[in-house]
Amino acid sequence: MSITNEQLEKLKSAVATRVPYISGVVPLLPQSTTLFFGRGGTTGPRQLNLRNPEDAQVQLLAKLCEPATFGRNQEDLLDETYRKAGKMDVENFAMSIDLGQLQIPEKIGSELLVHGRPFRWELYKLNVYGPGSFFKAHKDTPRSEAMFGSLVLVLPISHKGGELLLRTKEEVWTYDSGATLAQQNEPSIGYVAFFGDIEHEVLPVESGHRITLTYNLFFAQAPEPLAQSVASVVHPFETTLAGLMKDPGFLPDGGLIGWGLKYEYPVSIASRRKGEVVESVSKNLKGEDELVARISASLHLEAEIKVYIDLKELWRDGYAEFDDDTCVDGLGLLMRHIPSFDSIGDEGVYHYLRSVYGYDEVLRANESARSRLEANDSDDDMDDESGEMTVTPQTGGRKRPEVWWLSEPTHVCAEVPIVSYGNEAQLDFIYSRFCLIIDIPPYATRKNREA
Ligand SMILES: O=C(O)CCC(=O)C(=O)O
Ligand SMILES: [Fe+2]
Repeated sequence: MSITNEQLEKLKSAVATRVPYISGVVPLLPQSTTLFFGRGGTTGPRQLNLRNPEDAQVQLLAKLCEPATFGRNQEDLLDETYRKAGKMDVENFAMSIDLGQLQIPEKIGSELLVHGRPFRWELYKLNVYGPGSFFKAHKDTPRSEAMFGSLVLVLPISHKGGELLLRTKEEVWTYDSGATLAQQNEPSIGYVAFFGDIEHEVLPVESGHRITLTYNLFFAQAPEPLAQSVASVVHPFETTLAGLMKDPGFLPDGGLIGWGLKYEYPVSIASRRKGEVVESVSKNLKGEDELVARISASLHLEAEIKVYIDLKELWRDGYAEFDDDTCVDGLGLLMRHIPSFDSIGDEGVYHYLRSVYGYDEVLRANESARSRLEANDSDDDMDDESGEMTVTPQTGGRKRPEVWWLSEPTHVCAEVPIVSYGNEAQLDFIYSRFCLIIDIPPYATRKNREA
């Protein structure tokens, strides 16, 4: 074995989990006390004094809102069993609010993102969730490849219920704006910023009005390698990985470390349909994904974003025919393109992908799983014998590469989903899953590099 369980565990635990959101509360500044609103046909702008909100004005604002729709593919749907809330577009309201002065961008940059990654925000909508309003589970519709999340400001109008739940397979987080605002001694604004590919929902408001301003968040430019000079403290993952690289007992002949990206990333549907290599993902990584990538770069390791194709999943989706023996858990392919399986014949997934995307493009990962198949090997292994198959630039000349996964790789969906629920109707971008493959050079090379 070229990597011990202990080494792998040490690396895994050094990544440490981060949460996909931040929340807090800031006092309402004197210049932000008034929300102006109005909509075609109404007489002049109305005002809501946020320091001393009058119920009649809150009711009027609620009345002037349009019913909030949500997106299902390109359709804007009004379905009050899915989303019941009022919305006002940006041209119909105004409020002087300086996020910078409230230090909200600073918090997003340092607590949600990794080390002050530059980003920008765009005001998107005002929403009024009155009694009985809610928004069922959805992901925020990506409006570009650089969009990473949403920021919701909750204005100081009292309400109960309307908690925002954020949910992954492992965990649920609750942000209760009503309770938070009720605890403040002065009128305050609650905020929550989260990664938009994390499923979330707004529970029904029990009483009062939950009035929100929603912003879309976008990365502004590509990140720099995470240099020590930028980070105030060296991250444990960097210390651990750097330490292992100096250890002759760690992957002595080199190897591939895999990180199944924790988050999903927007991909343009056009490029997905064309089966293009997705270039944008590496520039827009979030949370732990960004951390692992930036630390690898700072240690001068080559790390590539790839798509993982889990053969068992593909078989389940009906794209491949397998007999029971071939369908081994954990056997997968890695490639840079998001493949299309539309014209797959009966030649087998691996051969099909190589013929369409190129010989060197498709890498068979997790060969240890495969070795269990040795007895049943098909004609694939003829290629192995000649060495032509697995000796590609991507494997650094290694045969039968094995990927040591720090986190489970997630299968890329074989097809563009027919139905996707979001908070906006559009279908230019969809979320996709990827992994990061870090190439660890052999010990001799690592040692020479250091010298
Ligand atoms: O109001 C919130 O907390 C979240 C709203 C939301 O998910 C959306 O508008 O997409
Ligand atoms: Fe949302």
